[in-house]
Amino acid sequence: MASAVLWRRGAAWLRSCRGNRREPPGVPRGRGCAGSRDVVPTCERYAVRRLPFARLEERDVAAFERLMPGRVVSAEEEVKPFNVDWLKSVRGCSQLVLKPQTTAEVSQVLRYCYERNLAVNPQGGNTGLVGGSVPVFDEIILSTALMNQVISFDKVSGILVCQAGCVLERLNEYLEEQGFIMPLDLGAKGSCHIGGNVATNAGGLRLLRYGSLRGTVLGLEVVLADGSALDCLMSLRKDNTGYDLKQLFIGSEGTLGVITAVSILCPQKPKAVNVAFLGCPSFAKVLETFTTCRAMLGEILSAYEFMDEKCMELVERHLKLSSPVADSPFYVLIETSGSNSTHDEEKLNNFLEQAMASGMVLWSLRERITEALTHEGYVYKYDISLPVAKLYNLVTDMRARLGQSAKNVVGYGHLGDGNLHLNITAESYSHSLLDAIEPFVYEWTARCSGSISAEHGLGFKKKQFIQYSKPREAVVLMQQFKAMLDPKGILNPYKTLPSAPERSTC
Ligand SMILES: O=C(O)CC[C@@H](O)C(=O)O
Ligand SMILES: [Zn+2]
Repeated sequence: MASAVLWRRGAAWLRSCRGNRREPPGVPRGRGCAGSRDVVPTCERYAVRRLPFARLEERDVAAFERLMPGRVVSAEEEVKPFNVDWLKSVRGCSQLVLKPQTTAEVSQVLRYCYERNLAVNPQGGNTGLVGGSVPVFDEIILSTALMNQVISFDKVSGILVCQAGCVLERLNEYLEEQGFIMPLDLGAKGSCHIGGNVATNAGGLRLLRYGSLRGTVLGLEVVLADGSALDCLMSLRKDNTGYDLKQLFIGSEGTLGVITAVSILCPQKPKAVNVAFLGCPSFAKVLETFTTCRAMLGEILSAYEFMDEKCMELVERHLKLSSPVADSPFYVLIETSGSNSTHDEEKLNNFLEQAMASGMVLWSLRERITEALTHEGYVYKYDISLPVAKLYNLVTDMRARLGQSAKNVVGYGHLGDGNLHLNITAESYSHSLLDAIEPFVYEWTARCSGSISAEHGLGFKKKQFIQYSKPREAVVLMQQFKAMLDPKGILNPYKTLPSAPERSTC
């Protein structure tokens, strides 16, 4: 028997569900690295050779202290959390964190590092999932934590200009007071910085409705490796004067420049937001429901997310969130955002009636799956774009391939965007399990003309596999851009672009 319930945004259950992954109790994202001693250093786990950058000296620390007194962190205990990613899967050994407040300070730091040939790891909220936000060796960490000022907001155009270190959720709160919202929403919103979002071209939960950052970001201010500042902080919807340089930095993961400020187009806050959780007896029904949903909800559909029963089981076990519905092989979350609550609810109710009549509806939840999975041990994460019809086949094929060698193989994600999150858990990291997963997962994806990174980027963990999604010529051109903008390669080294396989010299 089927049932259906609608939640308005702001209902207690929904708030608690949305509020928690960003700062799960005891596991603040990107901070509070209590277990960091257990994290194997990246250079030990993976075959990677330190590039010939200069090593930090006392005179460097003194120079930085002169540049930004009191905002140079060198005490080992204080630096430690910045060296480890949120997943506790990679660890660098930086000895220094710098916290500039202004673009001029970022310029001065980079000019100094460039001259001294010191490598730099730009870091926002440290919520990345591919090892892109923490050092691999001893790179100096350039944190945007104190670059957290809103520069301007134009209520007529909806254009926000702010520093790169503004936390996404704070920006959203600021905008909501003025009747607007940020065009992106992520589980990590409580910690992630807008500069980091842009640097990774984060997708998230609103992409279906408001599009990607490649469309909503109107301008950027970026400091290049040699310290020169590039002011492309336009606040125009249309600007066809030459190449669109900001696009180079969107998704470049801090390898081409440090984003210091962002100009972004923000939509009006929708007057009516409704959320429904449905259950489906098969993946074919998830797809069928999506088609029905799009046809019936049209412009008010703002999210269509799915998760499999294994995800639900883990969310229930680890987060003690109980499913309000009977067990089902798949669950779907639908969000509508519109301007007329009566009209939107009527539309959603009509859709649910039809969906229930065909036996598709149950209820469930979605947003804290990532957090639940971390309780299982080590998580191998894959973030894949695929034609939706084939999307879940990768999960079933992987399950069959790994058998008992994995604890769980789960599939969930942004079905509305054709984006699967395939996560595989095990008690701990093992090379042999990784070898069973990779390159199989990438070959599978390439055969379907998919992308091996839909929204998380390549970071440290996936950079060697870029060729599964990009032709050789494209990778070579990317390497040429990198060499032109950062000839010494000091910005976020060991990330995004492939290097030849090397022996560890950790
Ligand atoms: O943890 C993951 O693999 C996905 C994280 C995030 O992109 C999500 O959609 O929840
Ligand atoms: Zn996602």
